[in-house]
Amino acid sequence: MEASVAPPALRPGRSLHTSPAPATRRGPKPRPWGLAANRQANAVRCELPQRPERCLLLRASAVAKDDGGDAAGAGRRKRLAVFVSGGGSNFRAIHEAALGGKVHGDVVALVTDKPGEENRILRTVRAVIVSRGFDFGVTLCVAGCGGAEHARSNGIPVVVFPKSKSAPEGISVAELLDSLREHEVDFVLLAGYLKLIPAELVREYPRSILNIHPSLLPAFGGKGYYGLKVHKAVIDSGARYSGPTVHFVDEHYDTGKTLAQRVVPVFADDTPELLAARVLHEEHQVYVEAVAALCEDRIVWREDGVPLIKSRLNPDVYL
Ligand SMILES: Nc1nc2c(c(=O)[nH]1)N[C@@H](CN(C=O)c1ccc(C(=O)N[C@@H](CCC(=O)O)C(=O)O)cc1)CN2
Ligand SMILES: NCC(=O)N[C@@H]1O[C@H](COP(=O)([O-])[O-])[C@@H](O)[C@H]1O
Repeated sequence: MEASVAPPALRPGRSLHTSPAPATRRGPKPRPWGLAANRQANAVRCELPQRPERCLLLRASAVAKDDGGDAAGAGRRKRLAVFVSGGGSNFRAIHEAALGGKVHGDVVALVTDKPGEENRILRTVRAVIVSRGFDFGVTLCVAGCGGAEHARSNGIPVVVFPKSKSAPEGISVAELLDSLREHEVDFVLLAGYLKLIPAELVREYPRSILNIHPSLLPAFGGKGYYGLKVHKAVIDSGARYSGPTVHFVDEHYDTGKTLAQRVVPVFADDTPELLAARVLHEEHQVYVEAVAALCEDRIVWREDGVPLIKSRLNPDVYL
């Protein structure tokens, strides 16, 4: 469906008043930004007026412990645990970014509530094959493979949490904390994980747990908002834009401080699946950028508690 959309004309005599938004400090001249208003690239473009200069109180993020700094000043490589429940495409994007050097860290553990991709017999057979020095890279996969299978194929330890009827091998909260300590995990990354992270873990990892959510929080977040349900709610609401949010995790679903977002248009004829794919494409990029900043200690906290990403190229620019 073609919808020709012209930028909204201002009624005569009306002018735009922008509220005194939190200014960037010595930051970039606001970039002109625009979004495609329909399937063609007739983007609606507008440029934010230069914001009044304002100094900004910033606090450094939690200083990474005992980091043997390196030439890049990024410190030692950080150790990451990724939590997944499903397909794991965000996990794979982060893992590939770590292997490729875009993320100054290593995925040292995969935590999932749904390990069941390989059944026990197949896992034993596979272990025997590998123990004899052969690993044909063949994955004996019974059910839908996902993040857990990618981890197994790449030698990343898989931890099952929590215990449940479908995952009786799951561990307790205390055992999970022990496992994360044993792996010397610095940061926890939720990537399509569908269980509530317990308060004990949130307390153990202050300002060190990120999540990616497929809507522009605080809209369309909270209990019951996951997967296609989120995109259906966005479409049903008539929202014209959506996009992923990377946020720090607190004790509740999706209420932690927002760190980064991307915006995509919602089209009149969108289905939840079409919108999900458009948002997921942006997730893979914005999450990798946020994790890269986390691992390079480029996150600062504004005096009102909002986290900001310092640009890698220009420390005076915040993303
Ligand atoms: N303490 C926190 N834990 C988790 C957070 C968080 O922000 N704080 N984010 C979620 C991820 N998430 C949205 O980004 C989310 C996941 C799941 C649900 C939800 O309603 N789950 C259902 C159970 C679904 C299932 O088991 O299949 C429920 O709790 O009833 C909402 C939001 C990860 N954890
Ligand atoms: N509220 C949580 C939630 O809905 N998370 C969403 O689950 C998908 C997981 O995809 P993936 O397993 O391919 O990364 C992603 O779209 C992520 O934003």
